[in-house]
Amino acid sequence: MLHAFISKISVVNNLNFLTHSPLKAAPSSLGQNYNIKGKMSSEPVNVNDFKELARNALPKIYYDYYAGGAEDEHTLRENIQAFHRITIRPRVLVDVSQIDMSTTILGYPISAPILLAPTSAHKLAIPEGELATARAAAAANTIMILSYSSTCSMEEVASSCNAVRFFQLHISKRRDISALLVQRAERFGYKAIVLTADTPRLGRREADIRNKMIGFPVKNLEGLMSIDVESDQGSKLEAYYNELLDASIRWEDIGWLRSITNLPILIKGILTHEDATKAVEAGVDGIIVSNHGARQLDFAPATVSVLEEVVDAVKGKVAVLLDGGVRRGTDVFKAVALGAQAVLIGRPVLFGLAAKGEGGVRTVLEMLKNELEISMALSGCPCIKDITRSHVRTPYDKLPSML
Ligand SMILES: Cc1cc2nc3c(=O)[nH]c(=O)nc-3n(C[C@H](O)[C@H](O)[C@H](O)COP(=O)(O)O)c2cc1C
Ligand SMILES: CC(C)CC(=O)C(=O)O
Repeated sequence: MLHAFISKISVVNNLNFLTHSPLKAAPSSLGQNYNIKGKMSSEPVNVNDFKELARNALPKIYYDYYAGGAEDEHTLRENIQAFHRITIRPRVLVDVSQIDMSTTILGYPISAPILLAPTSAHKLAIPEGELATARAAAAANTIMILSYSSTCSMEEVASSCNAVRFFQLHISKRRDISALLVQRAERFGYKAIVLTADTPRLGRREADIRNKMIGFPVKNLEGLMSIDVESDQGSKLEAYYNELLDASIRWEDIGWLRSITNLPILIKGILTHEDATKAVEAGVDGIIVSNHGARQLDFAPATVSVLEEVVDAVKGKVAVLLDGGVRRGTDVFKAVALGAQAVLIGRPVLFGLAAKGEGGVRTVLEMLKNELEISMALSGCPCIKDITRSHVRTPYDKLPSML
């Protein structure tokens, strides 16, 4: 009894302390955190905080390359805002004393439905590049999708950690070299091929054009091919990839890919039910609803706004994943409620890496997992499978009163 009384007093005392602390006078701008003297603290408390830290850490040309989107960046903003338009319908009085976020993707167990999207050129962020990212993925017990355009080779990444890894493929004009890369991926233990379908040529990223973005060495192509681009104008990267990529690839080419590998194939960059149906008919093992982080076609729809259309077309025949604008655990929750098996994160990983190296990527993943965990607890969903369509309301849902 006495003990309870004493702890009550001490809580009240703490509150008194807060009322009189300088915190009262501190500015309270959204998304920024302030220390007791009212100065912004450099310790991030959410994934968005890493963006600013990365901006400070990186040369402008690299930051703009990572952060930017195509043309007016309408889709870039929409990827985030479309999540904000979805609300969560929580259920109460469910036992949420234990939360289990674990799930499986293509049969591989992961700690939470959050994967690392393929993103190029991690050495622009820190010298260790993709090796640091891969270790962070392994520590978080999740899957890293290594980019075709990585700055460490797929062999280096394979030997640096035991994370489950998929390999992202572009089909280039040199079909023989694409085939070789797939065979190397298979040999070095990558568990799936992720074919990027939305990049027959590179989108117009105007920041890169203004900055005259440089080309960086694509480590996986070292010794296999080199492309010299003669261009003092605009983005060298755009010129390079427009030379490299095969803009003539078609649905029939999935058959070619299938014929050269036994690995499961995921197709990345699907945004319509028409293409989702074609992808299933073409025999893929999974679909990634993606607009390439809004870096390809501006005014493509926000990914979460078309997720359900794709999920409905697929009818459970193959896995559906989503990326684009995932910045909060609630975003992961919403995507899962709308039928995604998991989400991928792109820029948050790059910003974490640029700001704080491997530890930064670990923290980004932990933050999203912690946020997902509390979202599940507060919505009455102890397990991933408990998150259902009825846990969210989208702008397209009729209000019950209108039914
Ligand atoms: C800097 C950068 C590089 C990227 N590189 C690749 C790539 O090499 N291959 C690919 O399929 N997608 C690439 N993407 C797209 C991502 O895989 C993913 O679709 C996107 O980043 C998800 O959106 P988010 O950044 O809002 O999370 C890249 C994205 C960024 C930001
Ligand atoms: C080098 C590029 C092809 C990597 C990419 O996909 C991107 O920058 O969005």
